[in-house]
Amino acid sequence: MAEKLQALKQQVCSSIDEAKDKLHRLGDAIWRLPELAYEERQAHDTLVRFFTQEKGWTVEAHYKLETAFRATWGPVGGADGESVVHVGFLCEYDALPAIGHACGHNLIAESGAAAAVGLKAALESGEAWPVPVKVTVLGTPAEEDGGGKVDLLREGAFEDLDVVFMAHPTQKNATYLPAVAVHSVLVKYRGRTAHASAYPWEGVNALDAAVMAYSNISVLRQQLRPEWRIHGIIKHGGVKPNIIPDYSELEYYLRTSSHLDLPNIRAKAEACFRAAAMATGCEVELLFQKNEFYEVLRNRTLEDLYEENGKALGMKFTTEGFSGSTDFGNVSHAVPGIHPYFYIGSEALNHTAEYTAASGADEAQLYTRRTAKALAMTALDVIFSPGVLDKVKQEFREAKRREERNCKSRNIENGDQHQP
Ligand SMILES: NCCC[C@H](NC(=O)CCN)C(=O)O
Repeated sequence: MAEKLQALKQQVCSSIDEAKDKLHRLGDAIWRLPELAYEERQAHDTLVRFFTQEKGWTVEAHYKLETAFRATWGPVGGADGESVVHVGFLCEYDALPAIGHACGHNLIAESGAAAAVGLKAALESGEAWPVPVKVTVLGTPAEEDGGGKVDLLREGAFEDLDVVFMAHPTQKNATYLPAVAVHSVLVKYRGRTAHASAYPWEGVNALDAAVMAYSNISVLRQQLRPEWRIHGIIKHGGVKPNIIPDYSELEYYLRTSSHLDLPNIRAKAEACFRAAAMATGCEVELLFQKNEFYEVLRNRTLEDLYEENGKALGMKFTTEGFSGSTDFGNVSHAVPGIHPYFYIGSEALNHTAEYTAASGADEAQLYTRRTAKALAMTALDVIFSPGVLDKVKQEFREAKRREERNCKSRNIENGDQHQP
């Protein structure tokens, strides 16, 4: 079995390399037409067309969301009565405002598609294999803003998957980087205009409320846990210096190491926003994002297998770094999975114009294909190595039990504490 598995892994690699031109065209087409969260219509169409042109995939366009899709192959192989092993690969493809694919989501889509195509080709190349296998590619939009994976989870899109894989471009290879929980909020203040010089006392100043809110949050930071973050911008602060602003708007991200702490940081931030309204006489409206993102729930069994496969392909791994947040975190609390990071041939930093250039550069292709190979090889380990899937699922169950215990202890703690 070990020799067979090794031969299949080699087949994955050669299949992905043979498909390199069409995979490059796929990622490049997405990179050239950057689209924002929930508006990734061209990227959706490009990926749907790609899998439609590949033989054997059942493709569902506009899958539960306008710009989501699902492509499935199988169940194939195995013996009657055997339970199906269902592997999922996720594609992100949303860009950032003004700077395009500065987080390399075009390469997430390319690597997810490549891993699925490579795994299917390898499975089709060998003789029958022990268990029936199903491969699903899910196009999951709006990671940067809104959280398409959370919407898809709510709609049951992940229900019968056994494991999920995706990978994210960054400056180094890492099997895991701390991804924290996040919830974003839009804050709107409404006051009353007046001539700012002739009779300022008649105005109710919405910009004052925004500035006070910003200052309240800034001092709150001293009393937050070191791994928590609150950061934001003033999106609107007025139109002319001699018109007291009657409207201001801020957007904030609230981040905690566990999603179980989001209610706590939300309450503290809300007190800051409401205090500014009270002090200025403004009305305040708080619009929390529909979806909160969870921290990533690790699966070290999958991480270790991925690292072993990556090293076999020449990857060097780091454990240093920090990744912000991702809606993959919510997925990882529902299905065992990994969200590794991969080097693309550039030291540029994500969310910069330099990274936009790097994610569209030819040099990124070799690293993207290498990552896809490691993902598909890890999927083969899950399918072919006896006991691996059971170990993955056992680790997942234990992590969920720990989380339930944490949730209970926090509820007890919060029940005793005075909330601001
Ligand atoms: N409101 C969600 C923001 C998610 C965003 N994610 C990343 O940057 C990860 C890379 N795409 C964040 O600010 O963490």
